[in-house]
Amino acid sequence: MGKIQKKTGKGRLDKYYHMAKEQGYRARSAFKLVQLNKKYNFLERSKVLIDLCAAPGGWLQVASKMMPVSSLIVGVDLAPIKPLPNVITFVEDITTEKCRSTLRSTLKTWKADVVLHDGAPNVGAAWVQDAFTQSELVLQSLKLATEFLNKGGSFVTKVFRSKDYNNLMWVFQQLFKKVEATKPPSSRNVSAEIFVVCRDFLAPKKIDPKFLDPKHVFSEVDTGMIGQPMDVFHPEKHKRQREGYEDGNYTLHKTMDAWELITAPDPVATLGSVNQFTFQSDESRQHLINSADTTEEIKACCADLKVLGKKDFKSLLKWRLNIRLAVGLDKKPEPKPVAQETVEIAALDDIEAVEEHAATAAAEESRQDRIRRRQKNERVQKNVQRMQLGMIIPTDIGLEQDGPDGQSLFSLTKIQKAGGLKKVRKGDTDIDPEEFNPDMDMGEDIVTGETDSKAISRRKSKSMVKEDIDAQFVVDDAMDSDNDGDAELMEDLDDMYEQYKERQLERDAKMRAKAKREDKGEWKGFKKNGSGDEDSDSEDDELEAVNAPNDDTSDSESDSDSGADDEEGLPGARIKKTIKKSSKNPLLVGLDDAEQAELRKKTASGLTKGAKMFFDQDVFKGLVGEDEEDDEEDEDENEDDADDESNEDDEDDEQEDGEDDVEMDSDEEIRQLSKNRKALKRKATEAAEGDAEEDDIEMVPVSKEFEGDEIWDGESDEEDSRKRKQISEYSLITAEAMTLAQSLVNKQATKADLIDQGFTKQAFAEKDGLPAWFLEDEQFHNIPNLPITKEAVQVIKDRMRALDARPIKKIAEAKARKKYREAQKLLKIQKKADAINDTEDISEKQKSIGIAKLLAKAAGAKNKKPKKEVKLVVAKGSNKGNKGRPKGVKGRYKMVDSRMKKELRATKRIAKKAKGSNRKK
Ligand SMILES: C[S@@+](CC[C@H](N)C(=O)[O-])C[C@H]1O[C@@H](n2cnc3c(N)ncnc32)[C@H](O)[C@@H]1O
Repeated sequence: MGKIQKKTGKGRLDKYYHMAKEQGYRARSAFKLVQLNKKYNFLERSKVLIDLCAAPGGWLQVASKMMPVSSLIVGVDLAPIKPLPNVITFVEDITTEKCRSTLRSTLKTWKADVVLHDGAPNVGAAWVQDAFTQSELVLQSLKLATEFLNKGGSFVTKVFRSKDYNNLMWVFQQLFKKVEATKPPSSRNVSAEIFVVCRDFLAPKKIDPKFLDPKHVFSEVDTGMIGQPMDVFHPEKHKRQREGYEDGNYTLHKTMDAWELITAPDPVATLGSVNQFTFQSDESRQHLINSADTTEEIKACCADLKVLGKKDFKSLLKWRLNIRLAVGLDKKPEPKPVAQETVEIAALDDIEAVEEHAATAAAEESRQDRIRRRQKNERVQKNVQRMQLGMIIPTDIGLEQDGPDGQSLFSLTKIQKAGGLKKVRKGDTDIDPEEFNPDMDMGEDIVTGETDSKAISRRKSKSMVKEDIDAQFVVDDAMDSDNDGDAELMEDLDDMYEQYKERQLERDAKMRAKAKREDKGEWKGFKKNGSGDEDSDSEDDELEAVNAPNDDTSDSESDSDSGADDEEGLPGARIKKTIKKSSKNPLLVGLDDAEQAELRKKTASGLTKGAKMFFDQDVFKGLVGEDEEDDEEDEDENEDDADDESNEDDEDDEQEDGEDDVEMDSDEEIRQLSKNRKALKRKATEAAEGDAEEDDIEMVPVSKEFEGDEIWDGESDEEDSRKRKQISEYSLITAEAMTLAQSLVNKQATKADLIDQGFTKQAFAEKDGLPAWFLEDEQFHNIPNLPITKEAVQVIKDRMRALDARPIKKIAEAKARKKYREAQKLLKIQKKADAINDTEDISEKQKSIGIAKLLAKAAGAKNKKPKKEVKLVVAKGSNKGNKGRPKGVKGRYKMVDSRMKKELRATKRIAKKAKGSNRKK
């Protein structure tokens, strides 16, 4: 490359070109060596370097810059190299013997640490073409390197990825310990060149000449890969050319005259191996450029084949065929005579035909099945995706409606039968009954062979669905079976709950205690007369009666009422029903007309006789505002009642106290309530038995439950004491309790208020027939919201704070011990003082001095001044041997060394031991 080539090609004047210019390098290739050296650091530690094919001298510049000063740098090239300081250059062909002798004479006894080779045959240059290929040039440079390299030296060479590449690498590996191929960033990507860095030359004493003989090293091994064309029918599939590039052609861009394609025997291979077709030959100009078939599109395709697609290649091939026909290279094929349709159908015997048909049908069927399954899966997947995106709701896609085997969970058939849908049409126009699946069956139980829990949950969901429907539609007799289902569900739930409770009981002591209490019969609320079954029956009757009258009206109201079922759970609804039911109670006997007239007669107090009798009951006794007269009358009545003396006494007390009743303590109140209740009970019993003729008022006999368990009985001493203890221990730990207590103490609340407050919906909540799990829940959630005051909360807070402030047990014990010790000391001093005082042979003055001394001693021990702190300074470092005050130490100090410390400790230990042994003696 003696003459400077004009670098006008696109992309050739890249950043390295400009950098080389800026930094004064003769060639941009200088940066390749810079980068290689950066990676392998072979220049800095070298003293002798030979650069084969060095012109114009870029690498030589880098070498002289990087290598130590006074290194020997020799450059050889076919072209002369402009002189460089500290670099010896000469013009020679590196493949010649003369080159070797010149090098030898230049180096004398020296051996090279690095041999560089960046040679490339001057392809397309103006001077004589070198007979050698690149690979042969590399092998020649290696030959020189083996001759002039030091042991452990490096050889850096440029190679092209050709079919000789692997052979060359193999040879390198025989002669060097480390062989690495690398492409520095400054090497253009379009160039097929890479650099092989061979390090640690083994310097064998004798090298087999075959290693360096091109004929032997590059012996042909045809792999059939060289020049393999691109698959023009699948241009997107690029095969790797592992065998590299053709010899002598190291460019990636290949041009061919278009006429060659026309005449090529294998046009497909030609298309695959060429980048561009030109129209420069005479034939091209004559037959192609002016041809009507050579459209602009064809020309554009010929300009760059690497970007073409399958369709383009097809059009090129078609174009080629047309041209060939036009120029007479090919002849038009004569139209073939139409083949006679004489298809001979081989006769199959019947069995074969049937089998074949069956097999085809089966295959077709399974194929269809597969398609159906796939389509179904796709549909489901799509729907799930839509659902996740919130585009649809589950019911839209019918996922929830289908049971496991495609069965539906419920249907509206029954409702339809009962005319429910008609009502729906009237009540809710949004719902189109035709949309519902007629196959759905509400009563159908699809749960079979499942675990209990699953079944229950399924039934639960089913029940929920049903409830929803109940809320929307008025369902008449047709729903009876569903009620059965409900009952079943409730039974199941109850069973489950029982099992749950058993499990709880097994492990929970609290639950056991609770169960015991329940067994004992704690108050569980008022219960109705008769059995639960009767109740439920009568309730059902009532419900039916309420719902029966008018279908249409009930329909219109059904939505707003949201179902009578819901109301059943509410206490209010319960009370209503109970009242209704009580009016039907067969035990209650009505009054005849004469009796009623008698009751309407007015008494002296202005009340009717009936009213007076009502207010004469014991419950109204002792209430605030009751007038004297009434009291007296009551007193009389109660005096008549001589059965219970204690009762009388108590009632007398009541009358004496008057308004003070409200200030009675809780025990008294309870006792009072208990007595009132007893009196009521007694009267009721009398009424039921018909003993008391003057009692015209219908009295409901008290049930046995009322008698025994329901109300806490003040007469049970054991219970009484237990409750009292509980109250004293725990009653005032909540803000509600404290508020109540404060209001009582401050006379802000009266007994009447308390009674009033007791009438809450919780107190009268009917519990019969309700499942246990529901009641359990109610205990936690359906509780009265009692009022609290700031003061009460503050009291509770203070109490808690006081509790928190209490020292922990250990500290409290330690403090107590200290106190005890001090008391003991004082006792001792007192005894000593007494002894001094009792001594007769000393004067009074001496006695007082002795006692004063004792007291001073006792006080001294207490008021001892704390010792002044003495800082210990260890005599080491700058303090070693220092006689004055050590630096940076203020106040009292003491110089110590480790020896002293140890001795001090030892002395203490010995003293302690001696003390211990003395005590034993
Ligand atoms: C790419 S240039 C080397 C550039 C050089 N490394 C630099 O940085 O300036 C390749 C050189 O190899 C030289 N060359 C090719 N064949 C040669 C041979 N047989 N003997 C000596 N030099 C040769 C060419 O003359 C050319 O200058």
